[in-house]
Amino acid sequence: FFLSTRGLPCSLLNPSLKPSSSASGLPEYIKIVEVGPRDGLQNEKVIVPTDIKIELINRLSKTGLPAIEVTSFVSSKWVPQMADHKEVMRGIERHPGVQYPVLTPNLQGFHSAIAAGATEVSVFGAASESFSKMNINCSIEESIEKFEEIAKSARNMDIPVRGYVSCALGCPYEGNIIPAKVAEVSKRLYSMGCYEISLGDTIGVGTPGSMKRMLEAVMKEIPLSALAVHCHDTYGQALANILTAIQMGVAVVDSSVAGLGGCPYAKGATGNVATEDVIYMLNGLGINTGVDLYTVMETGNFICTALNKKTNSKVAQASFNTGTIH
Ligand SMILES: CC(C)(COP(=O)([O-])OP(=O)([O-])OC[C@H]1O[C@@H](n2cnc3c(N)ncnc32)[C@H](O)[C@@H]1OP(=O)([O-])[O-])[C@@H](O)C(=O)NCCC(=O)NCCSC(=O)C[C@@](C)(O)CC(=O)[O-]
Repeated sequence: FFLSTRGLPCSLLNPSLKPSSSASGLPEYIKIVEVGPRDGLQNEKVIVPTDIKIELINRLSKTGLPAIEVTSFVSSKWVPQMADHKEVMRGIERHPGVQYPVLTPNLQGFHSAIAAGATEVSVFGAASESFSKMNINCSIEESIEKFEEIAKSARNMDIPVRGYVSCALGCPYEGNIIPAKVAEVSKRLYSMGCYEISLGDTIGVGTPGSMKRMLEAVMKEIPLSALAVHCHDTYGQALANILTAIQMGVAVVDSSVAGLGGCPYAKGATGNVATEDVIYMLNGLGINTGVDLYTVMETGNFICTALNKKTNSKVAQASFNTGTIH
């Protein structure tokens, strides 16, 4: 165990120094879906300038991340921070091999997204009726109808659709959510053609125990290869929950640079798990992500400076404390 010049243990900065994880039974490769520019920024009270958003995405594109969620084509009355969705979508430099999904709650959002150049969309449902109503102003059933319209149009245009299920481990309005409800909504999204279902612990209340029970229920309905986890870190459980999910074979993890994030319709929920912390853990497990940790930390530093806030990434904090990252 020795420190690199950047204040990080060398073996964790450079995963090639670690043995492959295949022997451990864990996935050899984990796909990281970076949600910082969307989930991370949507909760910021002060409107972030469009050029900062574009610069953030352009920097993230150079880190090796395979997917970066760009923005949301939602109503600017509901989420003012995402009002510049068209400009952001049109302004970014797209790197070959990187996916740039955007959130679309209805056909109106889908058509605006496509007109702005989106080539992948995400629909976002919930396993809680109350959250669905508060977040997208309709019942779960009504939301499924809207998502089916999107899925149909997307199919005709060869646009991949990802599906979110929020409140998979708890709801800010209803409390506990039964795993069977998460499995039911996930199955409906998968059946309509969503290629991947991201299970959101929207308010970060889950534990490894509730994650395991929820995944067991969902895995009865959907192939493991189509599952992702999306953990907020409100109760400090996110990394433990992610580890539980990957031990069960989940190989796609959503995270947010510098741990930015939160949902405007989930009061009290703090940021997503930090991308830096997830990569550090996966590097330590010998799992390949293809992402350069140091470049992500530099990008985290860029956005935290622009937002005038402290990073939520423990890895970045530890690294800053050594005084070796500028
Ligand atoms: C879904 C709506 C639009 C329904 O909102 P609504 O008021 O029911 O919509 P409506 O169809 O009655 O239309 C009302 C107005 O909204 C406009 N409108 C209608 N649709 C759109 C659109 N797509 N884009 C832009 N404008 C739109 C429409 O044109 C009209 O404008 P007006 O005539 O009044 O000027 C609204 O509730 C909304 O925008 N909600 C977004 C909420 C949101 O973005 N939440 C955060 C993301 S979810 C999340 O963070 C969780 C997640 C994904 O990260 C996973 C996890 O952590 O669990």
